[in-house]
Amino acid sequence: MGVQLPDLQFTSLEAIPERISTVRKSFLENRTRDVEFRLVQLRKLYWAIKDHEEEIVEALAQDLNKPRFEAEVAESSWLLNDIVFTTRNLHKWVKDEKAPDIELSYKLMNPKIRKDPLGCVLVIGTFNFPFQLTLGPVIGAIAAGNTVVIKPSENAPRSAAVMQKICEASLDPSCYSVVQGSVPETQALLAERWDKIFFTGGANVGRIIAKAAAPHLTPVVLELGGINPAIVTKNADPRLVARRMLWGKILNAGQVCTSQNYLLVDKAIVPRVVEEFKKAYAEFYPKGAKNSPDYSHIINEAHFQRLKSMLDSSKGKILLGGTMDEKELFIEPTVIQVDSIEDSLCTQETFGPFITILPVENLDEAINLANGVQSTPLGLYPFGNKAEVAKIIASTRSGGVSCNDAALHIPTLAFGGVGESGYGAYRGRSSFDVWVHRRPITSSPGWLESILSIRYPPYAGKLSTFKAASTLVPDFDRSGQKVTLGWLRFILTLGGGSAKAGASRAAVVAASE
Ligand SMILES: NC(=O)c1ccc[n+]([C@@H]2O[C@H](COP(=O)([O-])OP(=O)(O)OC[C@H]3O[C@@H](n4cnc5c(N)ncnc54)[C@H](O)[C@@H]3O)[C@@H](O)[C@H]2O)c1
Ligand SMILES: CC1=C(/C=C/C(C)=C/C=C/C(C)=C/C=C/C=C(C)/C=C/C=C(C)/C=C/C=C(\C)C=O)C(C)(C)CCC1
Repeated sequence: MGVQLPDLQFTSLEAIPERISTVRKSFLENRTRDVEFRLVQLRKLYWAIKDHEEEIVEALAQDLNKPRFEAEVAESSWLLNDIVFTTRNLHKWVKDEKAPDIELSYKLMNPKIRKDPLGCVLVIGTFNFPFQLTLGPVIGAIAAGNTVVIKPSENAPRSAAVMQKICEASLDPSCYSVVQGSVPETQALLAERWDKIFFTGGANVGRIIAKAAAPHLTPVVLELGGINPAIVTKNADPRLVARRMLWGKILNAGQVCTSQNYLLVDKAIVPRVVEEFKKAYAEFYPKGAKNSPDYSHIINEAHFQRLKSMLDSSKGKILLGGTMDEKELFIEPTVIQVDSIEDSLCTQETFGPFITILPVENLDEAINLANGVQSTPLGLYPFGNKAEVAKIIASTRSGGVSCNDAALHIPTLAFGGVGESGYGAYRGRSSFDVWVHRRPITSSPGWLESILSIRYPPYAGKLSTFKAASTLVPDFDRSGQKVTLGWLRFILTLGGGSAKAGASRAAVVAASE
């Protein structure tokens, strides 16, 4: 018998405020401040994911026809590694940090940075990599000592139900809770006050989230989509371009936020690139993608129809693929050559298996077009020689860049958008950092009182002494140029002030020893 999956049941609207208040109360009772408590939660979560791995694979197969390889590599194993990496490093990450770049005299107040949890936080997940992109942020939130409410995407219903089962089997229910639902349930969540909201999904809903958070001054992380360009110069290797760009669009059938949306290819190599796409497709799918176990389907009928009408309304020419099966929500990887950047396949996020090629005259044209479509996409994919790639990076902006590749995700490398593709980053150490408040703490010793009393009235006669001790001397002149021998002054003044200031600081240091 196959793997039995739980059904997705939406949380009743009436139950939502009570759930949140339980989780908030646990935070206020400091239940998640203890680092050992957090580690136990993460370790239990690890084993629950491991124990339910077959259900994860089956849920992804039912929701997206996701192949086992992708389900394990990008979802279950991804999360397991994430937990091990986090639990191994957590003691190091939570340690108070010495405050950086503090002037000698202020060092006496023992400045340090404490990594405080933010409080009771909300994670709203998406459908395309439902486990990775929902539980990934949750791992960081737990590690940082927050209590968490998790709202998986209803558009991947099997995965949402399995995620709930995993969380309920492993996590302390008074600190971590799963709320299931679609728009009304999410709106009910958003009506409450949170200490941070982490949202992954489209830009339109991202705006709704940011608006709902604003009245409470709640900080938000928005992991949004992108209209990501690939720029291919005449010096690129057509075979590498085709194999890697095809991978960027067969992974999860192109339902990947970091997939390239369109390729701007130097017209000199367009025919060779197209030829290589055909070869790569034949190699990856010898019997066609439809007959392969290694190709996902589109998440639902609405997204299938959206993609179909995008292709129907394009003026481009199909060079490879183009077949669809509505009953199976199958869309073949499809290479389309368009003749204008205005084509909707370039200007709208496709989030599907379309490989859109626009021939360009040269690199400058490609850079101008890319900046015109969206100046801050999530990803950027330059192919060319070293100088060309450097020029592309220096003349554009994006959340991240993969040179000579489709979206390459190093699991512990910070990941996030910029501008229109969102804000805030996570993964690796950043998954911890994004969930903490760096709380500066100073401690002024009592014996310093005679020196600190310079700040008290009456002020008469104190200003010049204070300025002598604390004024920084510029190491630049009025024309904005750096002055030479700055290092000599630095040594003479014990850290960059006037000689007098240096002497005063030396006196303070001597007094403290
Ligand atoms: N940057 C990233 O990491 C990343 C990852 C995956 C997807 N994405 C982007 O997400 C988009 C596709 O996802 P989607 O938005 O269709 O996903 P989705 O349908 O899964 O929705 C995302 C979440 O928003 C909630 N939601 C939907 N409408 C809402 C509303 N009106 N009010 C409140 N909540 C609402 C859903 O319940 C869900 O939990 C694409 O643009 C893609 O690029 C970004
Ligand atoms: C195998 C040996 C070695 C090493 C080989 C290496 C370095 C292989 C690298 C393989 C890679 C990069 C595989 C990547 C697979 C990624 C998959 C399937 C999907 C990931 C999807 C993600 C992260 C999706 C994210 C989506 C988002 C954010 C939005 O939608 C050696 C050389 C070390 C030794 C010999 C053997």
